[in-house]
Order: sequence, then structure tokens, then C-alpha cells
Amino acid sequence: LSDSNALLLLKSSFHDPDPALSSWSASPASASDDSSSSSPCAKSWTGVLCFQGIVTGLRLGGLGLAGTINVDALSHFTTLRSISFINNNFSGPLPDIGRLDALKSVYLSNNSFSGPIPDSLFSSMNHLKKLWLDGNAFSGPIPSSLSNSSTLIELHLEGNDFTGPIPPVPHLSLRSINVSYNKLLGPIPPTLSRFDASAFVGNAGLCGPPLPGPTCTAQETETTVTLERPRDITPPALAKNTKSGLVVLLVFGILLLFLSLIIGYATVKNRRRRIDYENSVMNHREAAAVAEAMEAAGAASPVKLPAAASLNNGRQKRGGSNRVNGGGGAELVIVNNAKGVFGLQDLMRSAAEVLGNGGFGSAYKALMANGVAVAVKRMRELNRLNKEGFEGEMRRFGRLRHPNVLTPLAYHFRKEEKLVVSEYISKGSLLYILHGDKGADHAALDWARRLRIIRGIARAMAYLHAELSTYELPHGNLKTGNVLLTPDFEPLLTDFGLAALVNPSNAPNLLFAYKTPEALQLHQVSPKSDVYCFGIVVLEILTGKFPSQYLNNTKGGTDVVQWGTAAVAEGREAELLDPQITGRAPATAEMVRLLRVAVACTQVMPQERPDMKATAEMVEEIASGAETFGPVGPLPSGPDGYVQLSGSSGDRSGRRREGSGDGPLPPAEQWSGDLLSL
Ligand SMILES: Nc1ncnc2c1ncn2[C@@H]1O[C@H](COP(=O)(O)OP(=O)(O)OP(=O)(O)O)[C@@H](O)[C@H]1O
Repeated sequence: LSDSNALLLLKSSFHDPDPALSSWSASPASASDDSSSSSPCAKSWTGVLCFQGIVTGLRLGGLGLAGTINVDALSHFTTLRSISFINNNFSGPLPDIGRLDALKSVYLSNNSFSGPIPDSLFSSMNHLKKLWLDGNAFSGPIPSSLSNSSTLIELHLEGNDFTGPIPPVPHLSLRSINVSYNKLLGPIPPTLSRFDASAFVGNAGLCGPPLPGPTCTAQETETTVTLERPRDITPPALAKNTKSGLVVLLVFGILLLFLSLIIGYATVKNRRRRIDYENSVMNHREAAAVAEAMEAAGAASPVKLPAAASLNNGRQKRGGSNRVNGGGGAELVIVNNAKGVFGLQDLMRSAAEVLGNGGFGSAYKALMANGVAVAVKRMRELNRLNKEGFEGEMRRFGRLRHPNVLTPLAYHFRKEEKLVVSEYISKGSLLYILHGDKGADHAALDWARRLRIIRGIARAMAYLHAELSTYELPHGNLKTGNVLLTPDFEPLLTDFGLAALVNPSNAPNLLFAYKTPEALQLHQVSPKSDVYCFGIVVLEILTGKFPSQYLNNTKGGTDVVQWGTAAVAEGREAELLDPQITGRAPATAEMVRLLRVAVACTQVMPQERPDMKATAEMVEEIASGAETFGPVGPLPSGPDGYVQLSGSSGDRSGRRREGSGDGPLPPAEQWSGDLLSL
């Protein structure tokens, strides 16, 4: 069997409706010989990873594949190191991947695999480092053969129906584990208590550290001495230090214990909110989509904590420098003093409120005694850089000044704990206001406000692309969950520039830019990936629909890219617009033109998208037309019934039409995607 034929055999076990694997085809050469020129490595087959002409990996995530995975075909590749089938629709039992004993990484997240996994399945996988089975419907016990995987560094089993106890997985090499939202029982192995509580929540029968709440009977003595637990996460320098070191240790202990408690509380409370929410006004499909996004993003709206949640821990010392409450590394470094200078103890004395638990870690609001409210995020995943590197990035972010960019105020760095502090923005995220409880803020999202929001986001993005022009991803995580709104509905972008700080292996799970076609297909990102994300955001704001692109599966939301692209191609853009912004009136030219810009931004090929500067200029020009001329009223219909746009549009045959006044778009030659022909 040649490599090509083995892959074709594999392909024949898939159901590939798109088809996404059309590049995997039996050319005459590959069918007849096995020469190097007929190797899949020489033919750029989608998702086939090679090293020196040898197939070493398959990355077939997010391709809409279903059916089964033919392990016989895969076993042909004795050098296969990594397989990824994430975000597809595979179902049935876990394929017998245990036979692929050279595998180091297995990514099968977010499919519909189900049933128990044979207990001995992992016995021969002596090289296994990363196992991601989350977001499926596996049941039965977690296989005990995982206990032999002494090389394991990432184990993700969350969101399944696993039952029974957590087996004693090798913990020395383990860097991340998540078994949340299963049906697990019994004590958490003490060796795993160093991980965050969020890795274990959602299992009614689990007990013991790091989970808050009732302790396991067998572990009572250990768990009741709660103040000793933070010893694990306190740097040795602090522990052996002087009296002040002990005070800081104590304060940290209380802070971290408190955080664990409130995260657990918030998680339970937020799940309840989401269920209520699903039962309310939204149709089931969209509700499910939003619920999953909220699940992924943690809380969508603040959760009030009991008054006893105040973190009052003694007197603070204020320093004159920008390192506040220094000593033993337990300091807060101010990078932007727009909200004054404050220290860790100011935070600890604040009334605290959980905001949520995003991909990077948990977030909470702290209202300090001076009346300043801040959002504090524990950034567990920012482990790529050492202290100097991290500080350099934070200082750089702290120097950013733009009315639509939320510049961080301060950070705290230790190997085990990274905090980033920003001003608290009371309205919360655009994601929640658009799709959440549909309250007064949602009702206020009329066309004028949405246009200003889009313009503000475009300006901020253009600014970030200029200021962080050396970054592969100047933002990297643009989505409406990371657009906060000020009381007067001005957008503020947050969570930008983090791609440089996260480990590359984790970036695809954390950053929305890794959901772009080029990232999913070619594992490449660039500033144009940000442009794609911007396009999604604009489509979301214009249509009011929750983008399926935010989800890790195909079970909900609206594919706004496909919807928008088809509508533009067929000249029926007006049909897509959220009725809330059009009211009973027909779409305005600005709405339709913005939709076209968004579709241009979401072209599959990055080189066919405008860059961020050109995009922002187009948005600016459209918005200024709207401001100068006011609502343009009903659009004249063309002879074939299609909306006729002023100045910038073409008819379905691509001919340009004469318009009536809101000016031309910037020159299309700045980018190769021809907006005018769309
Ligand atoms: N500065 C802030 N002011 C007000 N709310 C905030 C602020 N920063 C974050 N939030 C809210 O806190 C919650 C958690 O935010 P976090 O950034 O940790 O996760 P996320 O943005 O939801 O997900 P991701 O990690 O993918 O960016 C979200 O609901 C977010 O809207």
C-alpha cells in the first residue's frame, strides 16, 4: 500500500459532505506507484503534515467530517506522531487508536464519540503526551491504562459522561488536566490538587482540594486546614522570607482560597442562569449556541457575591514606585496610571464579584476603597515568556492609548500566578448585550449605535495593527466577547496581543484567530486573520445572529460567513439585516455596504481580504456618509429588483452603477478581493 492509497482508504471511511478533502485524489501516478513525487507530502493534501517527505501528522479539524476513522489505514503510517480530528461530526466508539503506538498527540475534541473506552486502550501508547477527548459523549470509567502514560502532559476529558473515580494519572509531567462536567466520583487524587478547581467542577460526586465545599471524609484533616494549601503556589523566596513574607503568603492564601470558592459558586450559578436563559425568548437553536458560548466564556453577566466575600486583609503599604506592595515577588506593577496607583492589598480589601471564567482563566471585579472598580484576570495560560518577556509585553500594552482600546492598568507576575488588571467596564461585553438577556441595553442597540460600535472597533483594530505591526496577530482574539461597552455604548477592545504570550500548542484553543480558514486548514495565521475576525463581528452586529464560528462544534449558531457571502452574491443583503436596526424601513445603503465589507473581510483566502487599515478606511467612509447625509431612506430598486447602492456597488453582472451621493469606496486595488464585483 502506498502512502497515498492508505490516505485514500482512510478518506473512504469518512463522510465528507463539503467535500473538504477534494485535494486527496487518486492521480494516475499515485495510484500506480509509490515514488516520492506521488507521496501525499509532495501533493499538498489538505491537513497532511510531513517531515522530510514522511507523513507525521494529520490535522483534519473543523472540516465537517463524519463517519468513522479507519485505524487500519492509519496504522500504515508507523511514524504518525499526531492526529487531530477536532470539531467534526464523528460518532460511535473511540477508534482503536491504541494500536497507533507512535502517537504523541491525539485531538478528538468536540465530536460525537460515545460509549465506554476499553480499559487497556492506552497500555501501548508509550509516547502519548497530549490526549484531548473533551466535548464528546464518552461514558464509563476513565481507562486505568492512562496510569501508565508517564509522558502525559495534557489530559482533557471535560464535557463527557465519564463515571467512577479519577484514576491515579501520572502527574509529574502533567501540565494541564480538565475532567470537568462529567459524572466522576470520589476524592481528587492529592497529586492533582495543584490544578485549578475549574478543572474538576461539574462533577457532583468529586470532593477534596482544589474543589471548595464539603471535604471528603477520608481527607478531612488535610482539607480543613485550608490556609496551608496556598503553600503549593507560593514561591520559595516568599515562604522562607521574613515576617512580611508570611503576611503576604497569608494574604495570597486567602485570596486564592477565596477565588476558588467564588469560581465554584459562580459556575453553579451561571449554569442555572444559562438554563433559564435557554428556556426564554430565544429559539432553541440560537439559545443552545449562546449557552455553549457562555459556557466557553464563563459568566456572561456578573454574579453578585454574598457580602461576606470582602477580601479584607489588613493594612496596605503604598510605595512611590510603580511596583506596589513589593517584596518576595508579590508585587503589582502599574503599567498605566490612568486610574491611579494601587497595590495587591488594595485589591484584597475590595468587595469582589466573579465575572466569569474565560479561556485564559478566571476573572473577577474588585471595587477598591477609592471607588475605582477594576477587572482582575488570572491568566493561567500565559506561560510562554519568562518574567522579563512578560513584563516587556505588559509595558508595551500599557503604553497603548486609543479611545477604543482598553489599556491594562497593572500586572502581577509569578511563575505560578499571573494577574492582569484593567478598568472594570460596567456594561460588560457586546456578546452578552447582543445575545444575552435582551434587556434595555439590547433594545438600545439601534442602527446609529451599532454603526458607532463598528466604527470604534475598526478604528481600534487599525490602531493595534499600526502599533503592534510586528506581531503575527496584533489582536488575535477579536470577538464580541472581547468588546466591552462603556455607558455610552463606545466599544473598548480587550484581550489583545496575547498570541505572543501563550504557548503555541495552546493557542488554537484560546484565540479566535485560530478559527479562521487558514488556521484550520494550513495552521497559519497573520494580521489578515484579525481581519477575518473583524468581518465576523460586523456580520454578527448587522444580522444580530450568533455566529456558529464561535462554537467548537456545528450544533448551533448561524454560519454568518456563508449566509453573508450567499446574500451578497445574490444581491439580497437587505434580507439578512437584524429587523431591530431596519425597523419597518428598507435597509440603508450604509448597512448594505458594511455587509459587503464584512463579506470581503471573511474571504477564505487571506490575500483576498483587505488589510485592517483599508478595512477601517472603508468603514470610516461608510460611517461618515451616514453621519453627513443622515438616513438615506428607502433604497431604489434596480430593474431586476435588487437593491441599488450609491456610488460603490455593481449589479449582479458586476457592472458598476451610478449612485447618488455617499461617495466611492477607497480604491479596490489596495487588496485583491474585488468588493465591487461581489
Ligand atoms: N474589564 C472588564 N470589565 C468588565 N467585564 C469584563 C472585563 N474584562 C472581562 N470582563 C468580563 O468577564 C468575563 C470573563 O472574561 P474573560 O476575558 O476572562 O473571558 P472571555 O473574554 O469571556 O473569554 P476569552 O478568554 O476567550 O477571551 C466576561 O464575561 C467578560 O465580559
